Amino acid sequence: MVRFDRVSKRYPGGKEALSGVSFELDRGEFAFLTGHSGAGKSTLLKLMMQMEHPSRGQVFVDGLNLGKLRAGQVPYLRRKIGVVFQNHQLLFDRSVYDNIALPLQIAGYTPAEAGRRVRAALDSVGLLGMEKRNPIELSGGEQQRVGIARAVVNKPPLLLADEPTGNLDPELSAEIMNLFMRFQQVGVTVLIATHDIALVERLGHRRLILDHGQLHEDALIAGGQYV
Ligand SMILES: Nc1ncnc2c1ncn2[C@@H]1O[C@H](COP(=O)(O)OP(=O)(O)OP(=O)(O)O)[C@@H](O)[C@H]1O
Repeated sequence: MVRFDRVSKRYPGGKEALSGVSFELDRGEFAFLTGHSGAGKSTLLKLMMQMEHPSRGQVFVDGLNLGKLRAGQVPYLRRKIGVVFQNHQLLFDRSVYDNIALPLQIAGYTPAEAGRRVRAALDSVGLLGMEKRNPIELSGGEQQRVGIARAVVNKPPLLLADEPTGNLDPELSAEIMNLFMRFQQVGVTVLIATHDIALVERLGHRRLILDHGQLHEDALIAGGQYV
């Protein structure tokens, strides 16, 4: 689903944010992306969304070679990817329903089909019945669930998250991570960038570790131990 082939990224005037990074994520795989602040986690996610371009190397998403994508194909790529941010970027002057329906309106769904999909997305994050509420009335954990519902409402095959539990306490963080795992169980490929090493170690799963722009470990959990 995702392949990085010796990818480097240098921002104008800066040092290399990523250096020769190669890895593959299979369809339906779940992985964490960890590393110190400034290690390159957000940069790696942005390259997949074509928000940044590599200085060297190639990135493939769902068979698309992003270096060969025409400008007109970028919306097609973005529809394959659901993104969840730490600060969830919800619009507080709109209802929960409108926040989640936004990507569907942009994609041209009819109101009836959009309504069906919004309710299915809310159901998948345990918030059915909250359509008319304003996000400002919801707790931090509920707001993050709305952010996840918005990311999956288009049924993207790839779900990326950048520090999705950054503002949440350990219990809520574990609940949110469990939600991501449920999407993996229905075939979605999931990659989550996080600082929360304790949670990652508790949950297991494959772990990609960035250190000063280099991928220095790519481990699979086995019997509770990284190998
Ligand atoms: N737009 C930019 N212009 C110049 N340098 C940048 C830009 N974005 C990131 N960088 C630099 O690239 C490096 C990697 O940053 P990145 O945000 O990818 O790291 P990160 O691992 O996500 O960090 P954090 O955990 O703090 O969010 C850092 O040295 C950062 O200062």
